[in-house]
Amino acid sequence: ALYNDPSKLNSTTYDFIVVGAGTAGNVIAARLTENPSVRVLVVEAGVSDTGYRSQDLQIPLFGPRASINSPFDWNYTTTPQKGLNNRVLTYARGYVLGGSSSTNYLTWTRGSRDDYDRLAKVIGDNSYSWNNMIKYFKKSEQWVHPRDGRDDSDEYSPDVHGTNGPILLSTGGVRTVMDTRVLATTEQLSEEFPFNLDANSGDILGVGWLQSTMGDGSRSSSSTAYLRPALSSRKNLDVLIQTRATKLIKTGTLKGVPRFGRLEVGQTTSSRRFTFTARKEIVLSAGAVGSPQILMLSGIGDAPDLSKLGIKSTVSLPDVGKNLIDRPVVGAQYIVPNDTATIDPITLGEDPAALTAALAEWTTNKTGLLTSAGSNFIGFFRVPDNSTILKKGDPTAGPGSSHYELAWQAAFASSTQTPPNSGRYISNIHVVTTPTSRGSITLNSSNPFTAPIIDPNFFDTNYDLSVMVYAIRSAQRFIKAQPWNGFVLAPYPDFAPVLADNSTDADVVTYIQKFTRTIHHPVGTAIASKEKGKGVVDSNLLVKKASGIRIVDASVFPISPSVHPVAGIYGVAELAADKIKKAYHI
Ligand SMILES: Cc1cc2nc3c(=O)[nH]c(=O)nc-3n(C[C@H](O)[C@H](O)[C@H](O)COP(=O)(O)OP(=O)(O)OC[C@H]3O[C@@H](n4cnc5c(N)ncnc54)[C@H](O)[C@@H]3O)c2cc1C
Repeated sequence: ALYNDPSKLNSTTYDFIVVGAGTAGNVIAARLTENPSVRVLVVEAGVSDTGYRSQDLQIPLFGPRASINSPFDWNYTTTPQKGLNNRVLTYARGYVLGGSSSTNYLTWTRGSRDDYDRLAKVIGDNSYSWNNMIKYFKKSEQWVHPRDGRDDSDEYSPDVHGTNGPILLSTGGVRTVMDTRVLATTEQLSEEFPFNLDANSGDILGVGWLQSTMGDGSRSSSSTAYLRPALSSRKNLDVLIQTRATKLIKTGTLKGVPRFGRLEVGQTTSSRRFTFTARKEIVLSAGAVGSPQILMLSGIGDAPDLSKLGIKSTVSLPDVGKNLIDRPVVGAQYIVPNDTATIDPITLGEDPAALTAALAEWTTNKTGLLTSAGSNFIGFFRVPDNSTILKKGDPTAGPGSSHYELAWQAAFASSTQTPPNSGRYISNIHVVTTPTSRGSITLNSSNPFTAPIIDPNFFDTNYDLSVMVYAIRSAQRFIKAQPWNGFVLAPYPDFAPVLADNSTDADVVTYIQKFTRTIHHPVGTAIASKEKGKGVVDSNLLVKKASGIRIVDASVFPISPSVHPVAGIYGVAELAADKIKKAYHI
């Protein structure tokens, strides 16, 4: 059952306690409770995904309303970013059932064959290789057709997709004015921008139709797909919301290492604390910010750092919170004719009647503009092999992985620029997909209700900045191609100095530093490593030098597949659920 008060639960002992009802946590909870004799408690800091403002979570186009500055977000900020003129960035993380899968922008990209084969090598376990992961990717998803009923047979490749997994997946709910132009550009400039029928085939390079986590016109999250169906049909699952895990409690020693068999929780800084016991394991799925924070609050981390905050070290694992990998993104906007059917009238708030009509259509039929995830095309690319950018080496997993991403949107899309009041626009985003900068999550205080210090350390390396410059130049070649003639009228004024024929790399860098933000992909803060003395978890995702704690979420990825992360996190969570079932014969 679902609870919002820790004193109301009928039991204080479970087989497994999952911390965080987010993307990965809900996979673990749902898979383990398939066995009716296994009792699972999930503890989630955030709120329910039904009720107040829940349409913001359900409507695909409202992704941005669900995240930054919303009641469904932790509303974190970063440290001043020295690579970005010391700007402080908002740092969205889901604070709701489903975690960030309830608030993200729905893009579904698994990664390349090379990405997973390298992951398997670094972790030292072949189960992370592409050939093994493909069954978990398929297990997690179910292809459904776009909401507008069009024939999608030339938009994806059915044989690489699942047909009966929980997460619903489709291409965009409506066509946009950009679609034929994007497709024509892939034909005319096929060398640099080849068409790729399905980037989820393991071959990610080129431009293809964007696949999004939605079905029946609504977002599919780990809550709607995994948790809620389990909650409504199983008696062996309890979910406690609006309650924060404050620390793991050491309950003894097993095989010479400390065992953590109890979890402490609380609802506010000063509220009463409660504890729950896990007979088998505590699974930390609190995400790339939450999981290292809980470990450090429990004395698991870099001992000298923890002692500065008065936290006694229980397990020395200096890599906790280190190795934060996140991706920088910067957009560019272009002015298009005023009679173009972009979604600006809705997203810029210029035409309240258009929004009212779209909402009415969505409410009645779950169709229309609101079933768009914003974009219909995405592309992954490499800088040329002979580029000076790669002179110190290539950080990608291999020739099938990407250095950068471009995606296109039929609207003014930017959270770092002042939006115009009117007009029609298209946007292009540029992302460094294999960044080499590394940041960190550190504790600000021993108070679990104080936000940790988040430093993604964007553009710490010249490589990252050079790839972003290259990505912007590449996108300019795309938009200057013939299919855009007469449609793209001018760059949005902010971007004009970059698009000018005589612009220099310094102009591009100025633009990047002014407008880059995070694309919200943090991973790597509790990495899996096969090496002794390195990393935080082993290949089975069990915390090293301790007993009773496993971590299953974005934080265990030692490197990030060179795409958007959520499909990979679901895949690894499905794999981890099988590993747990096997370990306990359940
Ligand atoms: C705005 C935004 C847009 C994004 N867009 C995309 C996209 O389009 N495609 C894509 O692939 N990826 C996207 N991402 C990234 C992707 O959604 C995340 O990488 C992924 O969902 C993380 O999964 P997770 O299980 O690691 O963590 P989460 O899903 O974030 O789950 C962690 C959960 O733990 C809870 N928690 C944290 N601390 C505690 C605590 N102390 N006690 C109890 N509970 C706790 C949190 O509230 C949360 O529910 C986006 C992310 C955001 C925020």
